[in-house]
Amino acid sequence: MSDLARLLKESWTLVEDRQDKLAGYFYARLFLSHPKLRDMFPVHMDVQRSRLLAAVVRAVQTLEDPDQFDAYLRGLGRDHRKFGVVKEHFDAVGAALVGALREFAGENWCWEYEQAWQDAYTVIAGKMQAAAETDTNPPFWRAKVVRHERVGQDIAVFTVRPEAPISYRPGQYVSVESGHRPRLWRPYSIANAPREDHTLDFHVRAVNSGWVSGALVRKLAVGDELRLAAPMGMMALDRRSARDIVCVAGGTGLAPIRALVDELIRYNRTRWVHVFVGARTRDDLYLLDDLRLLASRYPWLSVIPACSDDPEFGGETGLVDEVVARYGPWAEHDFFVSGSPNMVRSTIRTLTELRVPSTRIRYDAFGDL
Ligand SMILES: NC(=O)C1=CN([C@@H]2O[C@H](COP(=O)(O)OP(=O)(O)OC[C@H]3O[C@@H](n4cnc5c(N)ncnc54)[C@H](O)[C@@H]3O)[C@@H](O)[C@H]2O)C=CC1
Repeated sequence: MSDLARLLKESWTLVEDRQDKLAGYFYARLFLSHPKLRDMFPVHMDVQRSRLLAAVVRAVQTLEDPDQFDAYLRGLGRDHRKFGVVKEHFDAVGAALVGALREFAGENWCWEYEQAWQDAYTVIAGKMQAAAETDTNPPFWRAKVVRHERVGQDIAVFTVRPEAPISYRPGQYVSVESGHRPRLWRPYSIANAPREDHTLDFHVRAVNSGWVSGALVRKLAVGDELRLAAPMGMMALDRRSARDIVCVAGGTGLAPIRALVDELIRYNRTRWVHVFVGARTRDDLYLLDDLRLLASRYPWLSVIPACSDDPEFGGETGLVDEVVARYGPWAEHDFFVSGSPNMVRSTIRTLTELRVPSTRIRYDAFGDL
């Protein structure tokens, strides 16, 4: 491990269990020094807090993998153009972040930690700004809802048509904002490979605490407008790999997996593709007929549904990672994992136990792992 990575990780452990308070302090400091920045953030800051820290932790975690670190920050930089972020804002965030870390680490903070965070932040901000400056796309796209379907009690599948084509790779996600919940941007995976009419599908479940998801499922209607920011994420297929593929989806984590299957349909002839779809009950297996139809058409595709909270289900039962472990062996496969942070974490743990090398597991967690 490099010295920088060691210092960052070491100092992070001093504040790790008080992340929420640290984030609160960070924003208070930021808005006090730059009151105009407050307007860029939602009125209620609860979710935003954990998002900032998740991004910082993710950046620090990928530091040792230059390609991932670079790709992650370039995506984040392009995504942040939706806020109209300029250099002065980056400087203000850096000062507030290091100040908050110093405050929370207390007497254990030392100048090496201070220097390490300043150096790391300079690199992070530099990469994000460079990506933003060279991006020739609009900062965000307006998109019209052209189809909206409730496919379960609290799940919706909808399609939007952006005002101009959005270039992305299947497996990627975008931040979405709806007029029903202004200024609250949330990440959702695109659920299809690029089409000639440029339309994009999304799968959303309304969760109790999810304001945006609730609105996208219950209020959004055909004709409404959404705003979409630049595509991000690293769950892309490696076309050079000849290995067979295993996709593991939990709930609406099926969205990016469906996009990968869509892409595979266009060129795959030689790789076996196993899709495990985990849902709580059979009613939550919302795209099963569509997937089964594809499996009957393409001999290389197999679909294994599994219910975790439905003992009467005729197929596999249990958490989706447990079901994956019943099949195999998997040590020679490429994996794509998508679902809640807990699901992703458990699945990575299970795959590690099954001796799948970490370099063959791709995932994009929408939260802190
Ligand atoms: N790119 C990505 O990673 C994407 C992630 N998501 C995320 O996926 C999640 C989907 O949520 P829901 O539909 O409510 O799913 P859910 O909570 O209903 O879970 C569905 C299935 O996932 C598995 N699962 C859940 N928790 C698990 C755990 N701790 N260990 C092992 N397996 C577990 C189980 O098989 C369960 O039946 C959301 O958090 C959403 O943000 C959604 C789209 C894309």
